[in-house]
Amino acid sequence: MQFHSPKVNPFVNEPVKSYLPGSPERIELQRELERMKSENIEIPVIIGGKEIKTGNTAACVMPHDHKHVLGHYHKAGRREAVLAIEAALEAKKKWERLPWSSRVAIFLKAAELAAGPWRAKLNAATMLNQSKTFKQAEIDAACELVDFMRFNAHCLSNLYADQPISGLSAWNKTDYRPLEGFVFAVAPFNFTAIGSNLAAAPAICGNTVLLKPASTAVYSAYVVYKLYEAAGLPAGVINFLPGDASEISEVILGHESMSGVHFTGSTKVFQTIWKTVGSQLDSYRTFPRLVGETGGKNFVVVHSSADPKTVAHGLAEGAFEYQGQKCSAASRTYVPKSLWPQVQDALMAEIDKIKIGNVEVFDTFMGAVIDEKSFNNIKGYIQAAKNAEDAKIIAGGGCSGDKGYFVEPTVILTENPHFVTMQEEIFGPVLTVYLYEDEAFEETLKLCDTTSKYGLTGSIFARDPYAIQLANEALTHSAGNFYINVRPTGAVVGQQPFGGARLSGTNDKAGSMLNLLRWLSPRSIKENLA
Ligand SMILES: NC(=O)c1ccc[n+]([C@@H]2O[C@H](COP(=O)([O-])OP(=O)(O)OC[C@H]3O[C@@H](n4cnc5c(N)ncnc54)[C@H](O)[C@@H]3O)[C@@H](O)[C@H]2O)c1
Ligand SMILES: N[C@@H](CCC=O)C(=O)O
Repeated sequence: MQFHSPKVNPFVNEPVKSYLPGSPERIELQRELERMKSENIEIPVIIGGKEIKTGNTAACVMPHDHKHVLGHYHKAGRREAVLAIEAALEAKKKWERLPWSSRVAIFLKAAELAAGPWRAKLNAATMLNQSKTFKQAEIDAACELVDFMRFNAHCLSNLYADQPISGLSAWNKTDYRPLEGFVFAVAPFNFTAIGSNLAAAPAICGNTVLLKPASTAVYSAYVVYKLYEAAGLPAGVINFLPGDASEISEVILGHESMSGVHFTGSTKVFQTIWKTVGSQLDSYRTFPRLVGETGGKNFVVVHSSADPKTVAHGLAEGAFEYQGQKCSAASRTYVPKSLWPQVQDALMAEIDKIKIGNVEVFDTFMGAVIDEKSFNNIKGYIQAAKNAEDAKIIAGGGCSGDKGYFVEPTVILTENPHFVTMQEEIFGPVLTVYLYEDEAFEETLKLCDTTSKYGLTGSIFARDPYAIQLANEALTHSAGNFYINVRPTGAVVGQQPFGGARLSGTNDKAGSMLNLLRWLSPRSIKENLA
């Protein structure tokens, strides 16, 4: 039972390091990049703390140099999924009874390691395996990963301290039980920190977890798993199951003790999981908690009072950082006709400065997209714009997949507000611009609200406070994270709790008290004192 509350330190975000030439962090990171590239490691499945080599392997590669193999991972299949369920249920018996402060201590220790001696390893793995620049890796694999762990500890401490009122003749308590069963965590490729938190958030609450990393990010997910081990996480609390998603999930979702799914990824996959769970609802011991943060078609609405240079900068960063592979990436924008010439000039100047290529070179701004499938998908959208009569490419459009999966920062201008690239998630560096008559601002807000089925992030750029107010109201349900005069990416843990509704997910705000509540099942206890 978890009633009493030792205080966790007030939360402070992990500072982002600068990596200036000659700085100790830069030297250490470069050394780690060289070391990792020179190896070819073998990554096992890990169940109940034991390494399993299934012999069915796949390669971990670098997207910006896809012939370079960083390692091979063993794939879990049905048998390993069954073993992992058994291990998680066994580990749960002791883990859930551990005083919460002891559980929290392990994750606070992991945060200390990640902020210190493991920082270069986490960043280098993320740069190489997911093609992030040092800057994008640092805000993800170092800072956000650390922030998630420390903020969860902070929120959990406040949560446990929240107890009901008691009368003179009765003492009332809330026992914050973990869920009965195990949790299935399914991670996307694009954020090392998200993959970490998908497992860590349920685990810190006393649950045990089966973690399925994305196949294109197994290498860095494995480094995170080793971090937990180094921090002293007991065997079986998090079980590491890279492998074929549908094979593994069929076994896991079909088990009676499956008590929750913690998912981040595409809307389509989450819908499949939800339908599978729904279709076998009678077989579970409890209603499984389904938490899924999914896709987006994030907007930037510009008002005629906006500052064109601020808009252009926001668009360039929002659309092209990490090759547009953030779920929050700006991918459609509505610009008033009067302001477009200035915005366009400033945007083209921003794009001209963008350096694409090897992320190990420190002034590179964009690396490669994650894999061939994604590369071809993005190319398909660019081709659609090239073929269309109501759209044209005004910047970029080039793709080259020989060495790495490189796509130029691409801007499409369309006369059709429902053109396919204004509506569908592309998950690549492609921004579509629609121009509107200045006086049609309110209609444009309506158009923006109704154009996409998603509701993840969005920005309004304006200097007129009434325009901001109009947008704020008209776009209330269009985005779970709404930004004013700044790009719609880059939410910081503890500052802008992240997540969206509509088809962007269940909006349980990753890295927040709201998310932790989903992994707890409170028990109310009344003790008679009379
Ligand atoms: N809203 C958010 O917070 C957020 C954050 C990051 C990424 N995303 C979204 O994630 C997507 C990109 O990531 P991705 O390409 O890794 O997504 P994805 O949906 O292709 O894969 C996500 C995970 O689901 C697994 N998976 C695939 N099929 C499955 C099945 N049938 N059953 C169970 N698991 C299955 C994959 O192996 C992977 O581990 C984008 O749509 C992006 O918007 C959303
Ligand atoms: N939290 C990140 C996006 C995570 C999704 O990929 C941001 O706000 O940019």
